[in-house]
Amino acid sequence: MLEITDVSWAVPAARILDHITCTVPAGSLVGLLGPNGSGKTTLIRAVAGLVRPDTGAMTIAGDHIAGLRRLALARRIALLAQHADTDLDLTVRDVVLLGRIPHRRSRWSDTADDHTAVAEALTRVDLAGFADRTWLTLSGGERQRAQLARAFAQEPELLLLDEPTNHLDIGHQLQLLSLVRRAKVTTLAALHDLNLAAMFCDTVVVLHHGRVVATGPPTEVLTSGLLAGVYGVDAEVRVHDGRTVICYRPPS
Ligand SMILES: Nc1ncnc2c1ncn2[C@@H]1O[C@H](COP(=O)(O)OP(=O)(O)OP(=O)(O)O)[C@@H](O)[C@H]1O
Repeated sequence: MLEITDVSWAVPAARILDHITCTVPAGSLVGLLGPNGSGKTTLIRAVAGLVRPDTGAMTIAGDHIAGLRRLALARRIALLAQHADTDLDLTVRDVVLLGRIPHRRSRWSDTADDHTAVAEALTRVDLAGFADRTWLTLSGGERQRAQLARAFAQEPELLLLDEPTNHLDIGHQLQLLSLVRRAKVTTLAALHDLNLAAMFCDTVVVLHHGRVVATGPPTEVLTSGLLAGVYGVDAEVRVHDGRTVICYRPPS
């Protein structure tokens, strides 16, 4: 379980995270929502230990993230960043193997277990035949799925996904989020597509100007009033087969 309690972070010009409190229960998928610039990436980077909050606490299974060493963090938390990419001439296998580094006894040699974990992770994301492909020859969507395989190969306790459906066609968006859901790893995912969030997330946390403005199950949180107030959009929200479906209206 991830617990974020009263976390704030400011730069000289602005407060970016403003007293954030929320929880990601063990095994659940929590969607982090909010318009551009609302603080989603910053919060995810703070949980990953890349931004140090000015105040507040973040714990994973009761352990303070700020007190964990980098290797311990890497063993427990996997981050799929928004612009995870490389210009290096690596193979897909090399990239996915990076996820195994925190678990190795020797930093320099891969084991048979590492290669099994890589093969399994690539199969899970539908890239079984891609291990020997050069990274630079992959499409944007294939890179995104390979990065998810790297995160799965890391066997984390907590998965942090920053807009994981970027570059993916609708089939692969649905496939990726259903994979994440079925993995039952505790996951915090920043998402822009509210219909996908409603379809896959157990709960959602909505940020606006660095503050949590709503939290709860998508059916309760994603109302037309919230969409108007937070995103400034006009939308009809229906419940179909027990799930929230949002139909946007064009701006007048
Ligand atoms: N190091 C920094 N210095 C100054 N401003 C920053 C810094 N980091 C983030 N910000 C600002 O904080 C705000 C929140 O940024 P963040 O990337 O967390 O938003 P976001 O919700 O992920 O947005 P998007 O949906 O566009 O990816 C933005 O206005 C951004 O410009």
